[in-house]
Order: sequence, then structure tokens, then C-alpha cells
Amino acid sequence: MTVETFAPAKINLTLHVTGQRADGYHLLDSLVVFADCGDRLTLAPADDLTLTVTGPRAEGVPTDGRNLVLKAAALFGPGRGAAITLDKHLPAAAGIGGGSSDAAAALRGLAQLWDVALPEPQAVLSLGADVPVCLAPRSLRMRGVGEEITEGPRLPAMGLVLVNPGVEVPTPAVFKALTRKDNPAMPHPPGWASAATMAHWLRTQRNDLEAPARALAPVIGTVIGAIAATPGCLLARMSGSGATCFGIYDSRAEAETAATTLRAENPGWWVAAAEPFTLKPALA
Ligand SMILES: C[C@](O)(CO)[C@H](O)COP(=O)(O)OP(=O)(O)OC[C@H]1O[C@@H](n2ccc(N)nc2=O)[C@H](O)[C@@H]1O
Ligand SMILES: Nc1ncnc2c1ncn2[C@@H]1O[C@H](COP(=O)(O)OP(=O)(O)OP(=O)(O)O)[C@@H](O)[C@H]1O
Repeated sequence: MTVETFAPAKINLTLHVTGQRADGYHLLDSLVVFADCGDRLTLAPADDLTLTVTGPRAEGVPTDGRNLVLKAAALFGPGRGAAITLDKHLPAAAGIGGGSSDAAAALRGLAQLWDVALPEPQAVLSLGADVPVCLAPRSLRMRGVGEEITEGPRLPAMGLVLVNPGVEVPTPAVFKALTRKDNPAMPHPPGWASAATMAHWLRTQRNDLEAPARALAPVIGTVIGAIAATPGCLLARMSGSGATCFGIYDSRAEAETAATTLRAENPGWWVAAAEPFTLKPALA
């Protein structure tokens, strides 16, 4: 039996940095959703554990033990085999959890392939702060350093555009450049009837990593401006530690039109149109 899993792009609609632990990790309060564009994993039964990376964004992605997919597999213990193919569509080190979502999809898929339980939460967190939230992709609120996951509000229909200008922004450097670490937490997200009311609420919230990321990579400001200028854009903001930014629209059709314009005007940028993605509970 071959198992196929989807690793959707993660979007931090908000990202509030509310403190810092003694070990240096930051306390976060973030509304996280997922987009229906992402990487695909195929896991086939095999004697040995192998990883092949394919797809339009395969270049530069490690295929050895540094790959988060193999690190995820190692959590199940030694002596288990699987031939894993990672079809890479998301840019790496981009603030949309490419590696983290791959790791989470590998955990889901391997648990199914080997008919075993998922590793303990602490082990999952050890793969990366974003991996727990990626385990069951849907609207979620993420707190702590990434380990406290609670349900987020039900999402209205909307279109999304993701744009990455091709600049890798390392997450540690962005956190290091953040001057104020004790920012206000996010109020309880109320739930919204439309993309417009959601965007209106989101505009009162923040991504605290946007300013430090823009200081390191000023092109992020250009990207946000370009997204905001597309017709129908309700909100343009950076996701995670950047450099990927997102736009919110009333419909997928509007997002597709905006993506076409952004691609035509900026041939070097990675641009994707999407809608929110929710993992069906049966596959969780
Ligand atoms: C910025 C976010 O993308 C928001 O969702 C995540 O918090 C980052 O998640 P991630 O890439 O899985 O992060 P990790 O691989 O665990 O950590 C990368 C680096 O980011 C910093 N880091 C990460 C998470 C966190 N809560 N505090 C931090 O200070 C640390 O310097 C760490 O060395
Ligand atoms: N499966 C993977 N896909 C992409 N990069 C990976 C993977 N496994 C390990 N890496 C390494 O991890 C680094 C970070 O890439 P990754 O896509 O995980 O960042 P990210 O999760 O998008 O960042 P952020 O946490 O800001 O969202 C890359 O430079 C790459 O060398």
C-alpha cells in the first residue's frame, strides 16, 4: 500500500511575539491557516529508508539526513523502511513552513504506512517550532513557542495569493533583529461572515516579525506594496519570518487574477493563488 500525503503552505495571518524564554526561544501568539498549494509526499513500502526530492522547487533541498522528512522518520525509531518521494513546490526558508509541513506530512503518512502511533508531542516539537501546528492543517491558534495549539475560528470563503521574491530570510536572523520582544498578545479571534470582515479584524492585528524582516530584506516592502495594489486585495501582510507575503481576496477568482498580474510584472517572483486548506479528519 502506497500512502500519499499533502504538505500545505502554512500562513501566519497574525504573528505576535509576546516574550522570550530563558533558552532564547520566543513566545508567540499566532492565527495559522493553510493554503491548498504545497508539497506532495509519496511513501511506498520498502526495506530501507530512502528519500528522493523532485519537483519545481527541488533545487537546493537536502536529500540526506538534514531533510526534515528524514528527521521526522527517525522519530519512529530505527529498523523501519519506506521509499519516500518529496515533490517540492514550496520555496524553502520562506516563512510558509515548507520544511515543517513536509515533516508533519511525513509523520502522518509514515504513521499510516507503518500502522503506528505518532511520536510524542515533545519529539514532534524537536523537529521545529512550526511542526506541531502543521500536524493537522486547519484554522488554528498557536501559542507558547509553537507547542500550544487550539482551534481557530471557522474561516469564511476567500481567495489567497502567496508571493515570494526569491530572497531566503533565515528565521534566527529575523528573531535576532526584533527589538521589542514583549508585545501585546492577540485577542480572541471572533470568527467572521466574510473575507472582508476577517481582513478588517486582521488589520487591527500584526506580524511582529515583519519590521525586522523588512530591515534585513527591503524587497519584502516592495512585495507587500505590489500585492496591496492588486484589485480586490483586502489585506497584504508577511507570513512567519518571511520573505513570503500573502494577500486576502473575496474569491479565488480574484486571487487568480491578482496572481496573473503579479507574475507578469515580476517574472522572478514565486506567485501562487490558493484557498484555505483543511485536512479531512479521517486523514488526520
Ligand atoms: C516564525 C514561525 O515560522 C512562525 O510560525 C515559527 O516560529 C518558526 O518555526 P520553525 O522554522 O519551525 O522554527 P525552528 O526551526 O524551531 O527554529 C528556528 C529558529 O527560530 C527561532 N525561534 C523559533 C521559534 C520560536 N518560537 N522562537 C524562536 O526564537 C530560534 O532562533 C530558532 O533557532
Ligand atoms: N523538506 C525540506 N524542504 C525544504 N527545506 C528543507 C527541508 N528539510 C530541511 N530543509 C532545510 O531547512 C531550511 C529551512 O527551510 P524551510 O522550508 O524548513 O523553512 P520554513 O519552514 O519555510 O521557514 P519558516 O519557519 O520561516 O516558515 C532550508 O534552507 C533547507 O536547507
